[in-house]
Parts: sequence; C-alpha cells; structure tokens
Amino acid sequence: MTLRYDASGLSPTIIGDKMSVSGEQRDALRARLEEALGNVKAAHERGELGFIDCPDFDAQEVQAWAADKRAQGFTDQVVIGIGGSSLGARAVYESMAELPDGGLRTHFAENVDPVGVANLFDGLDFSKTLFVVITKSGSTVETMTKFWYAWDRAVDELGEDEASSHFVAITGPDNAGLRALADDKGFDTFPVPPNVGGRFSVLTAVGLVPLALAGYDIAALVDGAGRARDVSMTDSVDDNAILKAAADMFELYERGADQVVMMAYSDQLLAMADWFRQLWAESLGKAKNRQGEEVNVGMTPIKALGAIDQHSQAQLYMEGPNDKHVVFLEVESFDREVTVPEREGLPESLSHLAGKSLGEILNAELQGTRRALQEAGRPTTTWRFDAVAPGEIGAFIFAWEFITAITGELLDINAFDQPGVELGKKLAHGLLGRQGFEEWAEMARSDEAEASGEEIG
Ligand SMILES: O=P(O)(O)OC[C@H]1O[C@](O)(CO)[C@@H](O)[C@@H]1O
Repeated sequence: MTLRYDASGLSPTIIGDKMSVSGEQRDALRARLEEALGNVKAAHERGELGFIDCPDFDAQEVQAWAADKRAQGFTDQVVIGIGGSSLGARAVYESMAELPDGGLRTHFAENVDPVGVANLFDGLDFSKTLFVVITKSGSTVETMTKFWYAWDRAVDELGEDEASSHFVAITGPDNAGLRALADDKGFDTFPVPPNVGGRFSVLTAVGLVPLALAGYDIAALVDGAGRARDVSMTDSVDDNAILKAAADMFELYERGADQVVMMAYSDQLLAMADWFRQLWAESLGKAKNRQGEEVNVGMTPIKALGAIDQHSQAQLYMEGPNDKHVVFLEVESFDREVTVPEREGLPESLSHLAGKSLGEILNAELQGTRRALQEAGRPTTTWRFDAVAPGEIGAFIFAWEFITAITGELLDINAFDQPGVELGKKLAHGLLGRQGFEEWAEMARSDEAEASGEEIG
C-alpha cells in the first residue's frame, strides 16, 4: 500500500496511510477544521490556551539558574509530582540516550507506593540531592505527602537551614498549599502559568526546570515546539500537517477507531506514550458537550513498544475488533548502534541477519507490522523522527497538544477541564480526613456539580 507523505517540512514527519482519511473526506471536513482552528486562535487571543505561548519560554534564564545550581555540588534530583506535573519531564528525560556531563541523575517520585518511596529515599545521599516539587494546584495528595516526607528526612539529615536550599517548588502563583510553604521556608520557586493546564505544561517551568537540571538542551526543545507552532497556526488546511493529523484522529474515531495505540519503535520514545495517554484521555474523555448534552466521547489511548509488543499485542491489533488506530513512532537514525556479528556459525536460516544493525532490524519489524496492519484494513499513522533529538521532541509535544485542542473542537467538548478526576480526588481527601466518608462524598458531589468543569487543572 502506498503511503501519503505530508510535505509541510515539519520534523518529525507525519505519514498517514491511504486507508485512513481520503482527500474527499478531508474536503468534507475542511470547513469544520477551519472553524476549529479559528476557535482555538480566538481563545488564545482572549488569553486562554497558554500552551500556545510556551515556545516563547526564556530558556536562557532557566539554563543559567540550573547551571548555578549544578555547580553547587548536587548529583541527583528527585522530581516529586504526578500526572501533568511529572509525565512530560519524565518522557523527555527518558528520551536521552545518555546523561549529559554535569547533568543531575533524575528520579521521578510519582506514586505513593510505600515500597517504591522507601527504596528511593534509602538510596539517596541527601547532601547531594535536590528535591524539585511540582504541583500546579499545590494540594495534590500524592505530591504533598511525599514532599512533606522528603522535607522531614532532609531536615533530619541536614538541619532546616541547609535543607531549604535543597528544595525547589514549581507551583501555581497563589495557591495556599505548596506556594505558601515554599515562601515560608525560602525555597527557590517557579510559577506555573494559570492559563496552561497541567497536562499541557511540559514546556513551562514544570518540565523545563528539571530538564535543565538534567543538562537537557531546553533551548532546542522550545525551538522545535516553535516550528510546530508555525505549522499549527497555518490557515491553509493543505499546508497544515498538524490539522490534517487532527482530521485523521477525528475521522477515524467517527468510523469506529475509538482506541489509539501509540506504538514506539524506540525505547527512548516509550515514555512519550505515557505523556500522550494523559493528554489524550483527560482532554477528550468527556461526558458532556459544550451545550451540556450527554455525549460520552473519548478515545482510549494505549501504549505499546515495538518490537516487544509484536510478540504480545499484535495478534489483537491484526485480528481483533477493528477499533484501533495505531500511531507508530519511528526513528531513522539511532543515537547508538549495535551490529549482529558476521562471525561464521550462524545457522543458514538466520544468516541473512549477520552484519545487520539492530536499528535496521527494529525498523524492518516496524515496516512489516505496519504493512500487515494495512493489508488487514487497520488504519495507521507514522510519526517519523530523523533522530531522537530535542528539536524533534519539542515539535512532537507541541503538535500533539495542538491536535488535542483541535480534536476537542471537532468533538465540541471542553478539552481543558477534567471534572471526572476531581470527584475522585475529593473523595480520597475525605477518606483520609476527619469527616465521615458519606458526609464528605455528599459535599464533594455538590462542589463538583457547582464547579461543573471550568477548571484548568
Ligand atoms: O499539578 P497538580 O495540581 O498536582 O495536578 C496533578 C494532576 O492531577 C490532575 O489534576 C488530575 O489527574 C491532572 O490534570 C494534573 O496534571
């Protein structure tokens, strides 16, 4: 099957297959796409959708601050956050082939699993560890409990004065939780812009501060995001590969592909699928449309790793219900290579593998799987990276944020709230608090009804 290439100059290149959305279908969608783009631009002009401004972030200032911090003898950082306050930084961090010289080894303390937390903290040298605490709301249970534990241990190990120089807080500008504590204790702080939702915030201090501490080239990251923004804001649908990608996501959903499998053929890109899962699920899984009508829309995002999941999931993708759109992440040129030795003695049936690089083998596996899916009538899209480099990662991040916003418009829902998560959070607080559970649940439900989804979490 022939592939359709988008010639927008965007890198990574977005490649749809012929079976996904045809030219005629896109023509039919064209007016809706133009309207969606117009709505997104208008919201941005009103001061909403702050993620669109993220490529303008002043990377130099944060890089200078991080270089100064690194020069103070820290070797490790523990990033304490969850959801949008962790997944983006972790995805970018894990995309690095190796830690740059002088970069801080980074540990992501996301869960409140006692064994994971105890093991992590027992292995730390507190005198050389920086704790970067990230929460937009300043009150997330998982983050604030681990922060308080870290603070307590650091005070015991280092004394309160020294401990305060080991903490950095990245939080909403005026919340009463972490912000108030950080001001009181004298931590370095960075703001999370109020008009950038948590899951859209990796290109703010939320992601860029820990990444700069790890020695990542955040200037190249935001530059790449800027290139994707240029394409995203292009009015002509034909020249806008990102609008076309959104059209594919939406059209395929309408045709029954309500599951999106992001299948990375690169260990370095696997955590990008974790980041994508939150972005896609929290933004687009909604009960009501903008008119308040019950619609229950959403596409379930699934993460997969090639070639491993060929030996685990591919059977289902090939022959199970035709409800999946597989989005492949492909890498042309890997940061390191390993070659199958040409030493004599490999069985004849495997001799064609001698001398091949593992990158070549991985990509052949991707091509085989994609072709097989296409021949079975299953839609696919490929995001092809020349290399896993900061500029391409930045473009990938911005492009998916924008696709999410446009898809939200096409679905006629608010892609920027998360009312469904809020009730569970409140109930958990209630269970741990002084109120009886039922009494708290009653209060939480009525709060939730009042808040009814205008929140940018
Ligand atoms: O940054 P915060 O406020 O700690 O929130 C963490 C995450 O919790 C949520 O509000 C709900 O999962 C996400 O939207 C957010 O990214």
